[in-house]
Amino acid sequence: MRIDVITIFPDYLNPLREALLGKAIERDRIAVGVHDLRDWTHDVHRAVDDSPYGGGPGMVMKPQVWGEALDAVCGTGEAPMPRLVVPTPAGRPFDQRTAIRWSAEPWLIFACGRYEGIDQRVIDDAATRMPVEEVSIGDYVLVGGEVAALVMIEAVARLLPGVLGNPLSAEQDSFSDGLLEGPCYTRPEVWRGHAVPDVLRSGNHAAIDRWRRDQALARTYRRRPDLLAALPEGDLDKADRAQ
Ligand SMILES: COc1cccc(COC(=O)c2cn[nH]c2)c1
Repeated sequence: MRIDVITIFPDYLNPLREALLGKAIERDRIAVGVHDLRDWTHDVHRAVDDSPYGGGPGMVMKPQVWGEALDAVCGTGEAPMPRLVVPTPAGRPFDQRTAIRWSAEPWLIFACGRYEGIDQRVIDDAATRMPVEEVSIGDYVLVGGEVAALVMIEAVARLLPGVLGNPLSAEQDSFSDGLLEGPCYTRPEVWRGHAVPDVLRSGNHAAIDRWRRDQALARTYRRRPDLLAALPEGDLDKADRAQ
């Protein structure tokens, strides 16, 4: 997979070079390009923003600069087709399904906006040449899209073959069955007077699987009842309903 990020703060993306992702990049599982939006300005102040039409607070990112940056990064439309992702509070919610869908993409480009946002015509114009998704990582406002891009890139990259140590855990992680992960334990058996639940040391794997499912259901019911409501009918087997 190729990932490009366009931003006015390229150093914000340095964490991509660390640890897990750093290894994946070294092994050429992922090619990451980070581009400074200001490289496509032509004025002495290297301006990327201007006042909003219609008035109101803050500034809007200029279309010309973004247009030239995207033209340069996307190239002349040669294969493969990139998918443009714009992190924004006004976007569709990003979730594990989105991460899984994007992990099959050959090329993702993240446009990191700041200020009040990017002139809408940049998105509308790009959408005439490639798929564009305006995506939110949560209902709060950040200063810029860079941190959101890091979140989404990590969620996608960990699904790629050879990026994670243990490929199995990507399948079994939270949300893979639509529920929250239950509690987990490791040694010692008793720590500060807190013992590990006996079932987990019983060696009875049917009982362990049942206990884990019960814990996941209970936690999901308490913390995210919306996820329960979203489960396909058949997913809750009759043993679950006995809860
Ligand atoms: C593109 O326009 C804007 C405008 C304002 C902030 C941002 C950065 O993204 C977020 O704040 C965000 C993303 N998901 N949840 C919050 C982008």
